[in-house]
Amino acid sequence: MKILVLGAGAIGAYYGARLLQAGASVSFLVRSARARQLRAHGLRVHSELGDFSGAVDVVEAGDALPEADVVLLACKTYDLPEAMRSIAPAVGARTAILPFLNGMQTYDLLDAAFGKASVLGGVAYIAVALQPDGSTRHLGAADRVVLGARTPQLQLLADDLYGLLARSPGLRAVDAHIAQQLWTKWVMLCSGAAVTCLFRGTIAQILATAHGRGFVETALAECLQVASAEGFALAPDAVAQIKGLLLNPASAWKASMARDIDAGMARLEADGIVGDMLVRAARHGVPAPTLQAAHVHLQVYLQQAAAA
Ligand SMILES: NC(=O)C1=CN([C@@H]2O[C@H](COP(=O)(O)OP(=O)(O)OC[C@H]3O[C@@H](n4cnc5c(N)ncnc54)[C@H](OP(=O)(O)O)[C@@H]3O)[C@@H](O)[C@H]2O)C=CC1
Ligand SMILES: CC(C)(CO)C(=O)C(=O)O
Repeated sequence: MKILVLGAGAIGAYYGARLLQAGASVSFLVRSARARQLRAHGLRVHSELGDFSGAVDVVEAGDALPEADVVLLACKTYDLPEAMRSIAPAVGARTAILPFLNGMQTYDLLDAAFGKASVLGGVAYIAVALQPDGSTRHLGAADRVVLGARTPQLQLLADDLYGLLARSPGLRAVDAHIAQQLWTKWVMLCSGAAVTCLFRGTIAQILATAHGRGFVETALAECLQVASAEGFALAPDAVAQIKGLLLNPASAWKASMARDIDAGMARLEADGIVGDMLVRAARHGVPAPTLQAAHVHLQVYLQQAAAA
């Protein structure tokens, strides 16, 4: 299977490496600074589930791109418009795009540009981070991918891709109700990102405060109401799983956006992860004061980062 991975950051490098190890023909479509780094040092991934180190095929926007079977999208939500322009030459009539980006806005944009019949659904439950030396580090050992066809036309390809990914370590699944999976992850991530970014701490630190638990519960309740209003009410077992993560007083977890704040990043997925949930809340008249507070906090952080 010919796979083009857009972006060789944390997610792109990790899953690109896993797909190479599984036997796929993988090229990385990257911007020029990353291209130079990859050509000089190769792709390096450090993980408890197995390392990868080696030369990889690197292409840049504007190069002649052969048509891919699958384009794995692994940029941040704020880079999606440029990324869509860059992948367009590699997207043919039989190409499927698999986004691992968080949030549902991605799907609205991709469907509008390429058609829903070209866009698979995918969620990655993993914590990976790009290191200052250009390598990618897997934090912990959790790695679960769920993918699925959002239209019947992509079912065979989804099954083939699952078969390939299943040769890599980690939990892999193909799900007939992938839209529900996308919403479930977004609810978990949006509520978790809202509180871990707003309070700049881990779940354990937040829950150890006088009012922390109430804020986590409220953020989750707001996201759950939006998901229901959008027609994707979460099943009780899915809600229980999310509570198991977000209300675990021993959890050292924080969202990747909170890790981006810790790293002093000047850009954040504030709008893609929290802002878009608020757009949908407003559309349905769902009150969401905790998410609003988190979004204000993120926007002030971004103003300060831009001014620094
Ligand atoms: N990190 C994690 O643990 C998880 C992240 N996610 C989600 O996955 C997505 C990707 O996150 P993550 O990998 O952490 O982000 P990173 O910032 O580590 O990587 C994104 C990469 O995309 C590249 N990129 C952006 N635009 C383009 C473009 N037009 N052409 C080529 N390359 C481009 C960037 O390259 P450049 O260096 O040129 O800027 C960067 O290397 C996000 O939506 C995130 O929420 C999901 C699950 C877990
Ligand atoms: C899977 C999860 C929740 C891992 O932390 C994530 O997607 C993120 O933090 O962005």
